[in-house]
Amino acid sequence: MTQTIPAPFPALRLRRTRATGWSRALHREHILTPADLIWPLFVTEGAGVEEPIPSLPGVSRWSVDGIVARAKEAVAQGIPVLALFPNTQPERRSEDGAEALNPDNLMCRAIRAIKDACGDDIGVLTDVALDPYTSHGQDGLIDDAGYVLNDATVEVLVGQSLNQAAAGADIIAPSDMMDGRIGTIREALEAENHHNVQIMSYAAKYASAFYGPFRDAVGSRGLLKGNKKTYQMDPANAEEALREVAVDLAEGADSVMVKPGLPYLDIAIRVKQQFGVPVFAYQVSGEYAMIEAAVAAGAADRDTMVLETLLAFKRAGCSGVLTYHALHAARLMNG
Ligand SMILES: NCc1[nH]cc(CCC(=O)O)c1CC(=O)O
Ligand SMILES: [Mg+2]
Repeated sequence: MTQTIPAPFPALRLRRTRATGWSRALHREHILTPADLIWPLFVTEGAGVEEPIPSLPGVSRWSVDGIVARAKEAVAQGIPVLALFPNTQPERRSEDGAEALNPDNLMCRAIRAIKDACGDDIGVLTDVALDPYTSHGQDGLIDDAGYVLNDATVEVLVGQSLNQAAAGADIIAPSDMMDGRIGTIREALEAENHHNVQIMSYAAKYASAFYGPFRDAVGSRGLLKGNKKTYQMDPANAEEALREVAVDLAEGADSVMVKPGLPYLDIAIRVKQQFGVPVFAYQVSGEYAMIEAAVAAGAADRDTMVLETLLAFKRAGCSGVLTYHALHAARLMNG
């Protein structure tokens, strides 16, 4: 949309509408509210446990009781959705990630506890991928050469999704980047009468250097051998992201995610413009850590920077943002 210039300077002065606060408010094109936020939380075993994560300063793992307390805070601040990630105990991790299918795993206990306490006052989004459960830290099953197998992994992901849905998950969010998993998961959810359980597909997820602190948080960093480049996307590619999105929408995704966030805003806006579907962005752990490092170095003001980065996602057409700053940002907005 190019604008025609109505008049030459000085009749036209673009600074005129910026001169006062009321006028800036009147002319604001995009607005961020707490309802735009998805708050990721890390779950750990025990009771009354809080474990700070050094590479994510300000973020902790919480035992299930603490997760419920966080959920109540989120409701009070108007945050509509929580995203859960488990830090599985080492002895429950295995080559095949079977703990993902355990109806009493940490994830399922956390989902049930939130739903018991908050009901439909908040949505629960669950990550589907095997990395918090495998002894090798890959998102799927591997062969002898360490290659992540597609179709065999999808079968397990279907089981993982049904397990989460049975525990009460509202949004299933496959972050594994296997081919064909959205359609297979949708079909299984329908067959089990989970008609209203949504799928938010991590459709365009890149093999990124920005995931390090997250891997610390779920305890997979030390286990991971190699990288995830045979399934996550090459940061050099943009057209391919549009194909990924097209496929996942055709398979039944209700919404799509672009990940990481700020370095991939070009992808978010292109997806929005091309498909016109709900697009979400994941401002990932490394992005959070960069902001916090800048703040710690005295190079930036946290509050201003957090709100500015989150607003950028709205400008790019996102319906919402998954961010570790969610609670802080919501509090800022709520005054
Ligand atoms: N399936 C794993 C998963 N789900 C979310 C993140 C990263 C999120 C973040 O960095 O905040 C990852 C890490 C990875 O792919 O290695
Ligand atoms: Mg795909």
